Amino acid sequence: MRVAVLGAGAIGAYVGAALHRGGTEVHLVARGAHLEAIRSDGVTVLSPRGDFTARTPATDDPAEIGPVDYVFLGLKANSYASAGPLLQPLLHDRTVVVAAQNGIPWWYFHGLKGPYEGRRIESVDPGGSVTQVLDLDRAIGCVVYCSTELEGPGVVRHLEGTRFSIGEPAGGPSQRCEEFSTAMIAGGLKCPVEADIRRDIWIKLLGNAAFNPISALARATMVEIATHQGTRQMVRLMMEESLEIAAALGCHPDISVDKRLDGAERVGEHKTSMLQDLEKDKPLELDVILAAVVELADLTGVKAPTLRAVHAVADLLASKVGV
Ligand SMILES: NC(=O)C1=CN([C@@H]2O[C@H](COP(=O)(O)OP(=O)(O)OC[C@H]3O[C@@H](n4cnc5c(N)ncnc54)[C@H](OP(=O)(O)O)[C@@H]3O)[C@@H](O)[C@H]2O)C=CC1
Ligand SMILES: CC(C)(CO)C(=O)C(=O)O
Repeated sequence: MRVAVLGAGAIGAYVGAALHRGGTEVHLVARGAHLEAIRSDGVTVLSPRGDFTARTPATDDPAEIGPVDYVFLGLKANSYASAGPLLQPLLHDRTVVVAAQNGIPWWYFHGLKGPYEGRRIESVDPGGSVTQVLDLDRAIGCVVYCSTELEGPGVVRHLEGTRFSIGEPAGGPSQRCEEFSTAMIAGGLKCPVEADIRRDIWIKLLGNAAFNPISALARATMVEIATHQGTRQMVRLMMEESLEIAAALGCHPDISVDKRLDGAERVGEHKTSMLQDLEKDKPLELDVILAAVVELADLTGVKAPTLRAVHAVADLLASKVGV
């Protein structure tokens, strides 16, 4: 089994290093000083579970790697539409794509029986530009429950969590999910194959859709948002609205808003990825994390006033960042 990590940043390099440690043949696609550091010293993972270094091959030219069985996509979701030239050399007929993105994926309605089957979500797949690059049949879903940061070139700081839940868009077991899961587990990660990966998508998204934009707007950490009376109430409303939208789409994640809020509070003085991107003047992943949720509210006729209000303000902010 050959794997390429396209976009070996904070999450991608962590996954690549873990797969390598577990004995999988893995190639990293990175760039700049980070690539040079990986080439000379490998990827170093600093983790409360134990530090380790993985000397994996790395390049900025996927043609040097050639076709692989799995592409783990570690790019930010905003760059999927332009990733065609990077992805093409890595594909054979049955290459599978596993994307680390938060939020609503481009394949959300693919294989989902019901009134919305096959529908495209404009916020995440504008004009079909993402599905053109990322073929729907290649996708298996992935929800990342861990947190990592690039501490410097070639160095990943693993903060918490090791779970990468995966699953087929159409549900049920599959050989390709089992094979990928086995390789991830061999590398020391958790990788359950879920019968309904959309439940995990919504469980994670309840937090991201609320905390990420508020954190960027208020420049606040998770614990600050969860313990400030006003923002805690906003998060609560946003989570309740998100659950209403999920239910209208036929998805019923088994989680209470209180449990999700308490979990987020325990993360502590952590800056969300959106606040980190804001501070580095990098484009915000607002479309997949919140615009898509608002679009799904439109689709299902859910009012979602708090999600809409926060989205309006965050969208204005996003239009000024990383441009
Ligand atoms: N980090 C985390 O804890 C979590 C992240 N995620 C999701 O994972 C995804 C990735 O996030 P994260 O790892 O934090 O982001 P990073 O920015 O750390 O990783 C993206 C990497 O892709 C690289 N890249 C972009 N374009 C190219 C290119 N053309 N050639 C080679 N490399 C390229 C970037 O390089 P450069 O820096 O030079 O642009 C960067 O190293 C996001 O969708 C995020 O939502 C989900 C859960 C947790
Ligand atoms: C869970 C949380 C909010 C923190 O890692 C996250 O997923 C993010 O920052 O995007």
